[in-house]
Amino acid sequence: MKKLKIDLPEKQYDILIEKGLRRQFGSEIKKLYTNKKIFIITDQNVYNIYGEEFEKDLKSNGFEPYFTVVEPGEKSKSIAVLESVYDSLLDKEITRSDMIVALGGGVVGDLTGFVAATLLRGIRFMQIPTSLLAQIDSSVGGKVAVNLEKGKNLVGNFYHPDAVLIDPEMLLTLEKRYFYDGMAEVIKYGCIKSEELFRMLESYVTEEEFFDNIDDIIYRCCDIKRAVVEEDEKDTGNRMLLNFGHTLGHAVEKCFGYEKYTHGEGVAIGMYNITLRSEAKGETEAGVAESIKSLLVKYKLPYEMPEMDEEEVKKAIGLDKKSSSGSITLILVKRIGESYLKKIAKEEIVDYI
Ligand SMILES: NC(=O)c1ccc[n+]([C@@H]2O[C@H](COP(=O)([O-])OP(=O)(O)OC[C@H]3O[C@@H](n4cnc5c(N)ncnc54)[C@H](O)[C@@H]3O)[C@@H](O)[C@H]2O)c1
Ligand SMILES: O=C(O)C(=O)C[C@@H](O)[C@H](O)[C@H](O)COP(=O)(O)O
Ligand SMILES: [Zn+2]
Repeated sequence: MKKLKIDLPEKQYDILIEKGLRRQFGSEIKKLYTNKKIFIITDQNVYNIYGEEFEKDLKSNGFEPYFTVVEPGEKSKSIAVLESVYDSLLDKEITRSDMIVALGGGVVGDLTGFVAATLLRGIRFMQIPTSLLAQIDSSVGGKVAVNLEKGKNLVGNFYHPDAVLIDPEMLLTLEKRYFYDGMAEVIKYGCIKSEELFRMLESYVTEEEFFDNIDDIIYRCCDIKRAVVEEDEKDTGNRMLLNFGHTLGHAVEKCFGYEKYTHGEGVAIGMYNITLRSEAKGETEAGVAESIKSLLVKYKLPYEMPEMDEEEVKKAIGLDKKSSSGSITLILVKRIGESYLKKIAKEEIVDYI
């Protein structure tokens, strides 16, 4: 089993990574939580595949499980669904001393984390990420949120789980599109922090080869995120590096109603296009945008900027959380594996989109 410890001033927790770990989720949870009632939030796809098995496992470990199942997709990261989840948990008489579990992709993880952070002013929760994106990014680091009509993740908090339990075998049931979606964030880590990871991704010839190394890839990504989050938990400095490609990416997601592009696809477009601009300005070494583009193409990700209304894009970018009065912080890549922050005046953003 691979294990990482997140060590923050006010919270420490483990990330466990092992193929087949799902058969021990119940016993792992029991090591940290000994009450009977446990509240699982998941989406319909994940419930259909893993619900029964998880319920049995929890019961055989002495738990009394209560499931709340939401519709799959980004639309569930909304105030309306948030309210329905609060209601469902209160109907089941949840208390502050109970435990919530997020079983699903990044949508379920972000939504559940926000529920846990806010319901009854805070209830403990655990992350069981089931998509690639959730296993390498969203389950770690404590950013929890829902979207508003005006944009992505605009209502949220920093609220960490008690544990992150990862079974890479669960990725075998993931639709291909969502495997590639997660690859965008894996590529992001390579771009911002690890040339070695980037070159590994370039070198795989078959998907089997990739999956043979999946535990190592998940471990590397989580370890990069661990180090960044430990340095800057509240996103006031270098944690912003994890947002490479997201300013434009979030705008793309939003401008197409969260339907046409997944999060990873938006980020892919964002990473390539900002690098194209920074390279033209001499702020990135020559050839980097082309390397990123090749890797995106290899993992079936888009890179071309779609037709979008410029005013709508600017409006979405204006709500980016890296903005402060009159300025916005950009994340640029110097060379593969090395990234930096650049603060610009808001009007200058047009040079980068
Ligand atoms: N909090 C953070 O730090 C952070 C980081 C990155 C992304 N995010 C957020 O994560 C979200 C995207 O997450 P996502 O890509 O996992 O999307 P998602 O949660 O919508 O999952 C993608 C699809 O895969 C299905 N699925 C999940 N696991 C499965 C499995 N094992 N087998 C079969 N189907 C499975 C889901 O039902 C869904 O249809 C976005 O909202 C994004 O903003 C948050
Ligand atoms: O954990 C972080 O910090 C990240 O930026 C990770 C991103 O991949 C993730 O999409 C995050 O939810 C974006 O946060 P936001 O602050 O831009 O809403
Ligand atoms: Zn992201």
